[in-house]
Amino acid sequence: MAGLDGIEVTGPLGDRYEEILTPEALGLLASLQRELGARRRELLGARADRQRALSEGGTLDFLPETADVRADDAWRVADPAPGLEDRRVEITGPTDRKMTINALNSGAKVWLADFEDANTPLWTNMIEGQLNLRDALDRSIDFTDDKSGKSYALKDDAELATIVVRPRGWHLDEKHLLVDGEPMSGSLFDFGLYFFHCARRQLAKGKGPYYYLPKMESHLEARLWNDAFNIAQDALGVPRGTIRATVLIETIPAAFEMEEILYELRDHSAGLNAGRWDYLFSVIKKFRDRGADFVLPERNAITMTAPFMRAYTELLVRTCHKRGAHAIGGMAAFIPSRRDERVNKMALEKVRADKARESGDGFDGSWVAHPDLVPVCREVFDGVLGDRPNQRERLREDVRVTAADLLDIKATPGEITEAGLRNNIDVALRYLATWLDGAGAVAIHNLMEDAATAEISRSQVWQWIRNGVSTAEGRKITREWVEELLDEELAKIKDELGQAYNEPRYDQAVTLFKEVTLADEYSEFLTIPAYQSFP
Ligand SMILES: CC(=O)SCCNC(=O)CCNC(=O)[C@H](O)C(C)(C)COP(=O)(O)OP(=O)(O)OC[C@H]1O[C@@H](n2cnc3c(N)ncnc32)[C@H](O)[C@@H]1OP(=O)(O)O
Ligand SMILES: O=CC(=O)O
Ligand SMILES: [Mg+2]
Repeated sequence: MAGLDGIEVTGPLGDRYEEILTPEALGLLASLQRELGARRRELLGARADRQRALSEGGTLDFLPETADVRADDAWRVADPAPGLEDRRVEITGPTDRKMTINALNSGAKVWLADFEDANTPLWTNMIEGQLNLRDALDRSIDFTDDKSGKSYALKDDAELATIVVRPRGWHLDEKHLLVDGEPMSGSLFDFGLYFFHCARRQLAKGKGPYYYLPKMESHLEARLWNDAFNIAQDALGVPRGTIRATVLIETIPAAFEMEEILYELRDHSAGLNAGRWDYLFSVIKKFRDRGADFVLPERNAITMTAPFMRAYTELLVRTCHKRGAHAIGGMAAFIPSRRDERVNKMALEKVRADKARESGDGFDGSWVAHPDLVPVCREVFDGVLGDRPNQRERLREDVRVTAADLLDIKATPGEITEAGLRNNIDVALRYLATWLDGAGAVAIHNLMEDAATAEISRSQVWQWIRNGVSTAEGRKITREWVEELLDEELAKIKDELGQAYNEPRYDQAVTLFKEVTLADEYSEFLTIPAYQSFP
């Protein structure tokens, strides 16, 4: 598509795409990219520098240069914006048409509309997701499922969840929009399009343009977001401070900069969220070649009560409440089933226990992955909050967390078994095949799998090979053994799926698995090579 000067849309134009890719919207995207693109590249370079230092034996600590921000007791974040005072239950999920309606109708207070962990960033998903959000705000999003014949429509506005959009992280490009010949930042693309089309629509409904910001690694990355907000607000004549953003603390470097991240975004801040799955991924990634002290047990053995996870979540609540910000809990991966009562009962019990821990620790609300989990999360938080919209007044001054606590990986109970290794291979393969098919979230063995959980699976295998780890049964994990297990697990999947086995997809998934798990060089994100495999 011919564009404005220096702007070129290279993705195909489907039905109604021109309603999203208007010249004015593209103009805003180009300004964001031109003003912030170089700094984004520098900050990604700073991530690589920090990684090098860690790989060479360095460590993480609270920053001396920002000690004054932490010591200054005077500052607070902005008061909660309309629709974000009470966040006791938040549902997350992709932005396809049916799930958009189901999530908005789910009874949750907030819907995290996901362009990130639960989404494959196919061009069609990105543009149609934006259309669905806009149509939802215009109440023109009715949908009929061709297969089941079931029709979907929104409930009354007062009953709908508040929309909070999660754009892609700073590491991802949107290759279908070139600005001055370069692919633009995926983060700025998702943020800018939603802001352009929906900020005023949201304000007209008495809410606002709200975001969840993923995978940040430093307060300087938060400053970049804050600058993006100011550029966009100024461009549309929306007052500064209208946007609100909740930052996911889901990388271990960010855990050392929580207070500074809140400070950078203070006029736009809506708090912090404990993104546990990417946090685990980050711990593995950052210390991947540092030997036994940094090797975690197999994925399913790690719980939120591991000392380093408790240190991080408790520090998050304390930090937020000290600054008047919401602290939002994370995702228990257990998925309910409408077909299997035993699975359903177990999921409800596990989620209830998870939410009980979070609400008891002082979190103001939490995430669920499925509409059937909304009531249980609400019930647990109702029990603690009662009529209060949140518990920000609970300061948790009893919490004392040191750098050593955040880094105490080796105290995590649990082991690494052959079954755990096989599970990582199986889950990574199934997830990659699903992702390549265009769906970024899927239930596998009754657990929710998305980009974050799949990153853990493949990174553990990489780390175990690199560090010559042995299983509890006494066998050393080598590349050759993983290759054997890969063949065996693939054969089992093929048997199980029968006619439904999609040979080309699984062939692609195997190639990708080898690239992100068996290569000497570690891929920073599996989604980067996976995205390259799309036209
Ligand atoms: C690490 C993190 O970042 S966590 C956050 C990112 N991950 C997510 O957001 C995952 C969100 N969850 C999901 O995508 C889904 O629940 C899955 C893929 C795990 C399971 O989905 P399904 O296999 O369709 O579940 P199931 O068949 O039980 O769904 C029942 C109904 O609930 C709907 N539903 C399930 N999950 C959601 C959701 N998160 N949002 C809206 N609707 C949903 C389904 O669309 C289906 O609707 P229907 O009865 O009208 O057809
Ligand atoms: O985004 C959430 C996470 O746990 O990762
Ligand atoms: Mg995440």
